[in-house]
Amino acid sequence: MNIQSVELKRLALPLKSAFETSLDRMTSKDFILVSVYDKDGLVGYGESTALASPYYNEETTDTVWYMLEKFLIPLLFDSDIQHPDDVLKRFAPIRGNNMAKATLEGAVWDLYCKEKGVSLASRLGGQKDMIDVGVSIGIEPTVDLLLGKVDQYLNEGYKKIKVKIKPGFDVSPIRAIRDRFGSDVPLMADANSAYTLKKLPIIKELDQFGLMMIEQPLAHDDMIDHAKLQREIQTPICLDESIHSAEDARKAIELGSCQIINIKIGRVGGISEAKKIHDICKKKNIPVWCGGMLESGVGRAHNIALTTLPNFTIPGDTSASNRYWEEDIVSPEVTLWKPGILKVPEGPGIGYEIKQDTVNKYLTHKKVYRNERVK
Ligand SMILES: O=C(O)CCC(=O)C1=CC=C[C@@H](O)[C@@H]1C(=O)O
Ligand SMILES: [Mg+2]
Repeated sequence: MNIQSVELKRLALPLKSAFETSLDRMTSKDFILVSVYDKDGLVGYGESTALASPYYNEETTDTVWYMLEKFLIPLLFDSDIQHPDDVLKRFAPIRGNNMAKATLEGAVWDLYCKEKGVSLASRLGGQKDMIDVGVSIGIEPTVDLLLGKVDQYLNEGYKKIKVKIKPGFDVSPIRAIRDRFGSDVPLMADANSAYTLKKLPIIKELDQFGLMMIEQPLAHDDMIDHAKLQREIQTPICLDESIHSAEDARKAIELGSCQIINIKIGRVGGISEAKKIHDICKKKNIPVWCGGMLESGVGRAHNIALTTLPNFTIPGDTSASNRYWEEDIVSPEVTLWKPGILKVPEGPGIGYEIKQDTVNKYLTHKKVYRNERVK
């Protein structure tokens, strides 16, 4: 692949309604749309998933832009890329900064598949032409408002309802959902590391509600205490923030820290690493699902393609565009093909076009980087 130029466009996409977790409250998504061009004019797209503030992990949109400009784009320009798997190998000497790496690597995967004329899903070895999806609901001001959201999304057929919890907003909302909608609703809770083992009694109270899983209850960089906690509760623990690589996944499984893993392409540094984690979990009979970072349709498209791999057996957080956006930047928008089901696009690469007028409407900054090596 002769990559001729890379364009960074920073956008501020307004959310339809605020999204609150134990970490932060967001009203718009600040992200970078990366376009990677080859010398024949084909373009691959990637999207940064870091938040504007370093509360989910240590990265932010600003650090991603800096790493792309200062280190990752120059490394990409260094020599031709034979296969997208080469990108993370080339970035390996750089410590951390997984979301920055994944932003560029995702665009290279899209460009590579467009050059080959194949869909990203098929090139990854995906075996599904449709995927079951769930929805993530932020912390609502009241339990009643939360119940209203759960009702709305159940009516749309979402196959998994994820609610955010934090100390003081945990047992009561979960009990209220169970009381209102019954024990059959596929329900999970995401704590975003808001608890410690000192809160074991509360977590044990949650154990009575038959949750599908409890996601990242303890520290963002822990595996040991999660293993201790898993021995105390029936509810499967799902790790999100603790897993940054295939090696982390291997260690967490070996320690018994989790029974499920939430794979996020940005958090683990790219699609190639996400696929490795999928494969390790498949071998160890640990089911995985695809988490979200409130992506626009570009990041959503990468998540859809990844979710077609066989061990993604639990519905992920890749809901339709209209869950977050009045208008998305892709065409067609990501819509439910059937209740709780997304169709996997068959077109080359990510299978969605970019609506440049919408991109320009929410554009806050842009810059083009040319590869002097490729004329
Ligand atoms: O993209 C989605 O719909 C899922 C969003 C979501 O649940 C999260 C996004 C970012 C950080 C967290 O708050 C949370 C998560 O941990 O999965
Ligand atoms: Mg999470």
